[in-house]
Amino acid sequence: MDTTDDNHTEGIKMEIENQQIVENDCFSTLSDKTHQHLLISERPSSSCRMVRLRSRPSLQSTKSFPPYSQCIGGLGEDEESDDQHNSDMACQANATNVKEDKREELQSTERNEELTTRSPRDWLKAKWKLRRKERSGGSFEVDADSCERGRWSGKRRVEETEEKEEFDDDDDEGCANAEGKHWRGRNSSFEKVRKEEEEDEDGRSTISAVEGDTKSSRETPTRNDEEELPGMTEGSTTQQWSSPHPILSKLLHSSTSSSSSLNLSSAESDEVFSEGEDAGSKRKTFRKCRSWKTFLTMMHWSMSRQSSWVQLAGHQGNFQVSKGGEVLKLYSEVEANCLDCLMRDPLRPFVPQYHGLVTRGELCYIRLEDLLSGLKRPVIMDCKMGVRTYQEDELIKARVKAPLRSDMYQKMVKMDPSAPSAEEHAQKGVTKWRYLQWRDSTSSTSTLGFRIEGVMMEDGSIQRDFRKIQTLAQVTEALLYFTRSQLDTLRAYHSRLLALSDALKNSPFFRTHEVIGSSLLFVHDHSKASVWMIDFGKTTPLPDSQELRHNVPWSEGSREDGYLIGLSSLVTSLAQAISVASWQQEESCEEEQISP
Ligand SMILES: Nc1ncnc2c1ncn2[C@@H]1O[C@H](COP(=O)(O)OP(=O)(O)OP(=O)(O)O)[C@@H](O)[C@H]1O
Ligand SMILES: O=P(O)(O)O[C@@H]1[C@H](O)[C@H](O)[C@@H](OP(=O)(O)O)[C@H](OP(=O)(O)O)[C@H]1O
Repeated sequence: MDTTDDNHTEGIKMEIENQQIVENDCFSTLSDKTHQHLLISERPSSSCRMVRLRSRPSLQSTKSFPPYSQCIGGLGEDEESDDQHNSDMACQANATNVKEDKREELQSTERNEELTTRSPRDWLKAKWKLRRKERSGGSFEVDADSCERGRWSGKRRVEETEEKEEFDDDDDEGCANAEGKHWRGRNSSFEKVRKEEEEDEDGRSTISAVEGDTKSSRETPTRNDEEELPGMTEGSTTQQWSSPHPILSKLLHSSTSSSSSLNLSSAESDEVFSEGEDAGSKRKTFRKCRSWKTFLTMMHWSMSRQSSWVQLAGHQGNFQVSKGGEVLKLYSEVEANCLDCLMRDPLRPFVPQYHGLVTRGELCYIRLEDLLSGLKRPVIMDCKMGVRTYQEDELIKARVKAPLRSDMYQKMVKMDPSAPSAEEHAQKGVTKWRYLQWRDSTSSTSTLGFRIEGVMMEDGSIQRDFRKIQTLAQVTEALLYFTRSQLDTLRAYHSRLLALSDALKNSPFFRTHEVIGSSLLFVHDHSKASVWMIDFGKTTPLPDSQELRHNVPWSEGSREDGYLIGLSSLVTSLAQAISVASWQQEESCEEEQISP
């Protein structure tokens, strides 16, 4: 494992333990409902002989994203990719995987040539063969890290003390952060928090200002002011070298076990040069050392920036990548309160760990476990849950006097020029409720109780065309595309969702909150897969002792969100995808046996 991977791994606070190793035995059942990441073990095609032939669910084809048949070997190159994100990520992926990508390109050209001249049956057969070739060609070194399984199994370790210590190292009073420009005023109540911070001379945690008296018994979120290194920006490039400079090497060896803690103190640096030197050479070496220290610190930052983190959906500028396997999300009181409750709820294993607040310059952020940390070339899908994505307040506002949103009108026209009414066309604006409601009704939100907001494949390409999907069959096709029909990944997701379903049933938080606009984040790489609940910015507690059922349609005033309708649709669709993938695998085995 390379240094970057070590960084990822060591930085993970979420040592996943209650997870289940998914064996490739097609009949194995996934009974452990408490795991958080499932390890994927996929064997080459020989194991497919164990697959039972299943009935073939008929899938409708859709033009809204690369149909499954096009995605077997490729990533839908002809799809409109997502502007900035996409190019950024593609650059990142390209930089680190140039060789692989070149090979893939060649394979893809070969593939296309081969595929175009055949009959449909031959075409299908050829596709499967190529896919197998691709797999055996090394793009899926699935079993290579079976030894890692132990590290990913067992109970989640809660290491508050370690976490605290690690972050206590951070400097106080962060420099003004350029990213602050993106601050959207979302957390006006942060001013309140800041005032209390100033008053709090003991440097006690300011989270209490947000949380009231309800402190987590497991973890006390702490405030940290982080400092950006002068001259260091998010876009720092990583320095590469073939063998470390002797000084660097010495420093590296003198640092502690974790490569992620290259935070060398002056003392540590001095030690390296302290033996038998006169004052002059000491000064010289000190300067040298300082520059090496600066270099190493830059390296450390640069390495942490190398994280494969990506924001798939949501408001741009809301996130910052942080060190130690965390991401920072712009503070919202509503969300911070939810996360605080969730840390003491049965849903905790399904939510990124919440580490309290941190200020960077003028801005306050929520410190969250980075769910992509430790994953290699992660594949991600964001599903927005529920039968509606607007709060009831939005509807009430729209009736009274809601401001007209020209940006939303434009988004609406872009998607469907005939969608706005004559009046809306004349005003060139729509209310937020009208827009959100229209988005819900033109996607699978209203009917299936969730919608796919976006998908990022392992090459970093992002697709958001799934939003128009409306039927379960289309969702199934999207899932097959997203997982490249990998049975183990599909099974891992299925199992995780069943476990989530159980946890939701036992969750006081879920019973007593209206969950709007929250997403399930599906993440997998070549060896792990998991699903997480994220985004609680519009999740609010119910008044009095009111409780929700979550599995019934919404009617005004009921505050029902239909979260479980969405979950059930997803589970059904995954089961369908598993059937289809099994059938495909079976068919490919048959094809293999027939061919000489
Ligand atoms: N803890 C996390 N670890 C890794 N990635 C995350 C995490 N939280 C969020 N993301 C990424 O950021 C994206 C947006 O997250 P989120 O929905 O919380 O943002 P938001 O701005 O509140 O969204 P919205 O505009 O829908 O309210 C997700 O789709 C995911 O790609
Ligand atoms: O995905 P789209 O089609 O771009 O639409 C956005 C999406 O519905 C967001 O969930 C919503 O933010 P909230 O969840 O915070 O309401 C945002 O409203 P906003 O522009 O008022 O932030 C919309 O613009």
